[in-house]
Amino acid sequence: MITMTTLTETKLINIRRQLHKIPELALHETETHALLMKIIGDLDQTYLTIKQLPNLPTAILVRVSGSSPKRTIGYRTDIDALPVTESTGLSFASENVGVMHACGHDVHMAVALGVLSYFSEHQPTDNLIFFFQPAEESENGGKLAYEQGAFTDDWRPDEFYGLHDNPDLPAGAIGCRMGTLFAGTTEVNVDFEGQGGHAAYPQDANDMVVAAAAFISQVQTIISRSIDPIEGGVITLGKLEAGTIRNVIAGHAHIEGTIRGLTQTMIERIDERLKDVAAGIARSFNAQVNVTLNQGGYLPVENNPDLTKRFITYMKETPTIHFVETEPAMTGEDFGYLLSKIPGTMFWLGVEDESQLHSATLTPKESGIEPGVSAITGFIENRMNA
Ligand SMILES: CC(=O)N[C@@H](CCC[C@H](N)C(=O)O)C(=O)O
Repeated sequence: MITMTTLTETKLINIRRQLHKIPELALHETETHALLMKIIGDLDQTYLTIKQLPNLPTAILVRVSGSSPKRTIGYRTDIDALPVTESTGLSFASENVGVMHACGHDVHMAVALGVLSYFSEHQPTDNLIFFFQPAEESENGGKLAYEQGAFTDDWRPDEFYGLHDNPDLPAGAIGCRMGTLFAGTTEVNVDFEGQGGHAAYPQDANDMVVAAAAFISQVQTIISRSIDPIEGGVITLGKLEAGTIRNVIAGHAHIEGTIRGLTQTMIERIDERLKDVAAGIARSFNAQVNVTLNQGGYLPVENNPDLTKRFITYMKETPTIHFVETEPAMTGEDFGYLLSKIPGTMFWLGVEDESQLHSATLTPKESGIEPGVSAITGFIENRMNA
């Protein structure tokens, strides 16, 4: 087992708690960025170079120069949070009202800092690039960074790794699979436009609450009737806004949601059917509809066969690591975009909790952090010897 150096387990837990208190939404991670810069700046700088992206100011890249590099290995963590009001009751709960690290990115950052800390003191043979990525939950931070030239010249990894925490796995366990790990997603916005009016005179209005209700139930038939049940897919409409008061018929309804599928073909099929259903509902209600679909960088997360085989073999064969072969998940990740450009592997880190990701009560077990650091550090050491 690799032992942690400067950033000990206790320090990493403390850092995770500090980060947990200051969650920030995609592209607004300024306090988080400042805290990360302070922690990274306090590490031994001998082998480190830091790079910032002028047009993505909350991103941080750190390069660790290898002693006799054969390759450059990338490691990515996401840093943003969600618009969720925390109700964990933790002493270090979010101080930013209505925003929470409800997807565990605070844990991701602590693990990445632990691995970086180790290699800042033990010069790797290969070069390493650590990418602290803004905007995973929305806004395509990975794609934005890539398009802004984050990974050019000396900063281009030959292979890329990244994790997501998983409350369903025992704390510290590593989960992975060959092939597709996560779904691709499309963000959906639908606006129905009709005619508002008095609640007492529906015959003179065109009620968009009723149109939206019809659309919401109809759209689920895409999953049950239009796609192969063995392949599966998800449509979740998480936000609905319509109307102002009980006795005014709403002339406008706005719906936001997300589509998930494990292959690009499946996502595109669901996208097309959703547009058809929206158009059909609009026709039947004599309404106008505007549908916008945006996949951005949320491509399916496809693990590279060779690198992932190597990764799984290491995790399985290391006696101190609890490895779990996992099923594909319908969670999305813009790491899918980076893996479409640079081969690599995404995997899970167990944080064992009854609450699910994106829940207001998510409380990842901090005892997962140290085994996570140890497993990743050990894997990178092993990879460098190949
Ligand atoms: C790991 C995780 O929870 N990721 C998010 C990614 C969001 C994808 C995209 N913005 C969308 O909502 O379609 C997820 O919700 O799976």
